Amino acid sequence: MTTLSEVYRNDPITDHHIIPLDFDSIDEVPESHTWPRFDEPINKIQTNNIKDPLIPVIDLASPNARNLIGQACETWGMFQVINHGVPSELVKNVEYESRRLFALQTHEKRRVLRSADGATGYGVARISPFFDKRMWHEGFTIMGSCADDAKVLWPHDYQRFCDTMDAYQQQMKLLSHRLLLIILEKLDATQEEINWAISTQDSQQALQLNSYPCCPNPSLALGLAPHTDSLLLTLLNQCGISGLEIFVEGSGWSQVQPVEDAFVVNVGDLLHMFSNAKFPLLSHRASVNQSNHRISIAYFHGPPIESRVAPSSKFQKPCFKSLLVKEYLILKAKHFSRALSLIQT
Ligand SMILES: C=C1C[C@]23C[C@@]1(O)CC[C@H]2[C@@]12CCC[C@@](C)(C(=O)O1)[C@H]2[C@@H]3C(=O)O
Ligand SMILES: O=C(O)CCC(=O)C(=O)O
Ligand SMILES: [Fe+2]
Repeated sequence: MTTLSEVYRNDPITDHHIIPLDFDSIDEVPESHTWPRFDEPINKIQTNNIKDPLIPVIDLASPNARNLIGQACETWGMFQVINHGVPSELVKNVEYESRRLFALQTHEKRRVLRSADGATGYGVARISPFFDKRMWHEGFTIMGSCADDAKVLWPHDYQRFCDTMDAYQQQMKLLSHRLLLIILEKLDATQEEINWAISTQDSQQALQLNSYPCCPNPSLALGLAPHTDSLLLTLLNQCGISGLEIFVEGSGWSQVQPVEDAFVVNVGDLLHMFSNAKFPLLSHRASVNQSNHRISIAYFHGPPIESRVAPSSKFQKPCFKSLLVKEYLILKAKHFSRALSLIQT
């Protein structure tokens, strides 16, 4: 079976695009990490007042949740979800374990560096080669079991990290299935299409632990450059510290303030395609700050990599060509934000 590693094997990247900066030994933003920001305004569009948010905050336990999720996907391609049933103790533990990992010394983290053609381990974001400047970010990507890496990091104390990451992936899988079922029903998808999106066998899942260390001059740096996520759905936990920004037509970059106990849910490229572009893709990025080491935890869910993706059969005029999921991911790894335009009909 093809795995994401095999997808990335086509485009191995150089060390320069894998190894994060040694943040422990740095007290100013180097030229390599200084982004031209053109004094762009940052709008704080969403406050913690969940009665009046721009990106809808949806209570999954409310009777109206299905309609609201459908509307949010069509209007924004993003929403936040509360009352989702994921135990808050587990959410706290996953943040704690992520902080424990990123608090290790640089030379320790580099023992589990992602390989040039690999998908998992410690490293910079995969999108790095598409930008001239480097990001104020380090990440750790997990797909399934992380035991091999955890044993290298903590030979005598790896179980707690692994158990927490396993339990969290399991909960995220359940929640993404629950949300996708609602979303696909809204698109009037067939049972076969639903099975494709939430098949328990061979579906793809990745857990990305993001770390944005305190930055001496946040206005010069960028945590994660603008991008859209590639798979069907992403569930993001901002861990209580703001940093996620979305690009809103007419307003520019706007902050999505974290809402307590909420996950930010966003439509990925494959769901955008399946919805025949009915669900927009929201470009997003992460900013950094001076006083708080920010952690965010993103879970990505996708269909089997060997399956085909195309606009739902319900659409008379598909605006994307049908192709294998792995073919799309190879296109994305080569062409990044141009990938979608290459498969338009
Ligand atoms: C399944 C995946 C989605 C992702 C690439 C990856 O193989 C694992 C890491 C994911 C991530 C996290 C940070 C942002 C992002 C764009 C990146 O560079 O790596 C996403 C990727 C994605 O959605 O394309
Ligand atoms: O850290 C954030 O808020 C954004 C993370 C993100 O976009 C990602 O992991 O894909
Ligand atoms: Fe993202």
